[in-house]
Amino acid sequence: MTTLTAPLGAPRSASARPPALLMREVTKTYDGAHTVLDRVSLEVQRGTFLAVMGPSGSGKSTLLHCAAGLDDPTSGEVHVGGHRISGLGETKRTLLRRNRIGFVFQSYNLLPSLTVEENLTLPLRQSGAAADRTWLRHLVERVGLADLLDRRPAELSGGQQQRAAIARSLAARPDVVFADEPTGALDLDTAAGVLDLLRELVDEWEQTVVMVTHDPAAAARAHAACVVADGRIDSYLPNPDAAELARRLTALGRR
Ligand SMILES: Nc1ncnc2c1ncn2[C@@H]1O[C@H](COP(=O)(O)OP(=O)(O)OP(=O)(O)O)[C@@H](O)[C@H]1O
Repeated sequence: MTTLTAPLGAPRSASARPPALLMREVTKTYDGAHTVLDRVSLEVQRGTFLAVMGPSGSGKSTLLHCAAGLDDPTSGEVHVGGHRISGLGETKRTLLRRNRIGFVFQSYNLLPSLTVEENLTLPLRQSGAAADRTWLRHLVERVGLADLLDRRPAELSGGQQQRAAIARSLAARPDVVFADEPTGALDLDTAAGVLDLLRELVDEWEQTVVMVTHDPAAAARAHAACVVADGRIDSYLPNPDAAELARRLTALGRR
């Protein structure tokens, strides 16, 4: 099993708690024959920033969808914060997803008619959870949006919109945030700022982020990277280096 332990410097007091994400022998097959994920096992401890890389078509999105309860594996188990999210049926899976998982997408996915503040609290309202005002205030200050809460997404830059999406993903204090190419639509400097923010939120607040990316430089901001190839975890690199990741991806592309 690929195991991520708490990063250097992270408090070990969390070790008694279940991992943020546990995938056990997860297989996803389409049409009964096409195996897209092949017995993937992965354990991500709280307070970890994990990057998922791999060639196009290797199974990264499928892994993310199964891990995040957007799709159900054909076999195997997925647990989020100690709660099984696989094999539950759509209604229970949706509830767990709402309460325990945050999402950040390349295209931000903010609702254009709502203000930043309304966007941030929308998932809480949808799940019926009470808003923790103190936490939300810390969050908007930390992501640099405290003065922009009344604006609509179209009145923000791309980087500000992604910061709003990151704050939204953390509003309910999820067990894990899944980020799908979160910097794909941003210029280099803005992307670096968003990656720094994600890393800092993980390090300072013991959040957990699993990020799919094609960019080795983005993956190098994570505590660890796993490289997916042909539906399996080909390699796992703690403290990943962008040049080494790029070499591995090139080599996989040549196979
Ligand atoms: N709903 C589906 N039905 C059938 N095959 C699918 C389905 N979704 C994905 N696949 C196949 O699964 C394989 C892996 O796809 P996936 O999207 O997980 O790869 P990826 O690594 O995320 O690729 P990319 O980097 O290009 O986004 C591909 O061969 C794809 O065609």
